[in-house]
Amino acid sequence: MIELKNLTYAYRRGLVAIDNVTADVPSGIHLLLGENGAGKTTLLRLIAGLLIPTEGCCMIDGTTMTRREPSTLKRVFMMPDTMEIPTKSIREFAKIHSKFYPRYSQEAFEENLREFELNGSETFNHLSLGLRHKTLLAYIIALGVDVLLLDEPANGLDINSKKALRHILARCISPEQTVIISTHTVSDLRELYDGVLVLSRSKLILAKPTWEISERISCVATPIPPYGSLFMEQGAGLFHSIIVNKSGEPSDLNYGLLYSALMSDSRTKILEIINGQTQNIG
Ligand SMILES: Nc1ncnc2c1ncn2[C@@H]1O[C@H](COP(=O)(O)OP(=O)(O)OP(=O)(O)O)[C@@H](O)[C@H]1O
Repeated sequence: MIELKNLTYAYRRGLVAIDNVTADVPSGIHLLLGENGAGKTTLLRLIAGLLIPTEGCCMIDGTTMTRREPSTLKRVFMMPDTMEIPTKSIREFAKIHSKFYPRYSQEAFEENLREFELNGSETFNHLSLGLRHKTLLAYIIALGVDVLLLDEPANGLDINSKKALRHILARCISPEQTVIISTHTVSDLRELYDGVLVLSRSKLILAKPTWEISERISCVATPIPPYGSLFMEQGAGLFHSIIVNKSGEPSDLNYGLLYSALMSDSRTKILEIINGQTQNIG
């Protein structure tokens, strides 16, 4: 469990990148959304203990990350959007680096490489951006850390590799692990998300399990605008709308539509419904 308490970070005076964020992030795979510059990477770096909060704190299972204790740091790994390794190949890197991670699985690493159609002995620096990215993902996901933070993991991956990444995450991530995936391409891993975090202009505006959101709102695509639509977009001859979910059953979430709605004038109304503050609208 990640606990964020009044977490604030300013790169310099006047530029608050994370503003008073308080939330509990339980185990599971969470989608982190936000506009460019919203503070997503900064938040991940604070959780990883790579930045020291200006105010507030981030705790992992009750231990603050600010102290940067080795016992806590080895339970967390953040994969940034680009990363260098000091060895020739990922296999050589894994031999040295994995020693610090008690739950690292060589078997999972081998299986991940197979799934990405890599052998791991390639000269890392000679690989294309997408191949380098896949090589790192194959290794990092096998680390078995309690908290795994992925910044745009599908960046540069071709269509089949995105499918492979989905399989790898579904196979490797255990229910006890917490994974936060920051991405602008919401559809790639949509079946995997247990929770959604949305940052906007350095503030956390939403942090909820997907089942709770989908019990309160429904995302529908219809040939004519539905009655009581809270937010609507047109595309491919259909009206894509968010309506109140009155069925009591969880619905399929369209994360792209939800994000657009939260960035629009409908934000307050939709957040009130998701947070259970408004009844019987529409
Ligand atoms: N090293 C830095 N020094 C100064 N300001 C920074 C630094 N890194 C980020 N910022 C600023 O902090 C804010 C949040 O940046 P951050 O990279 O966390 O956003 P983001 O949501 O990850 O954006 P993107 O989606 O574009 O990757 C932005 O205004 C950015 O310009």
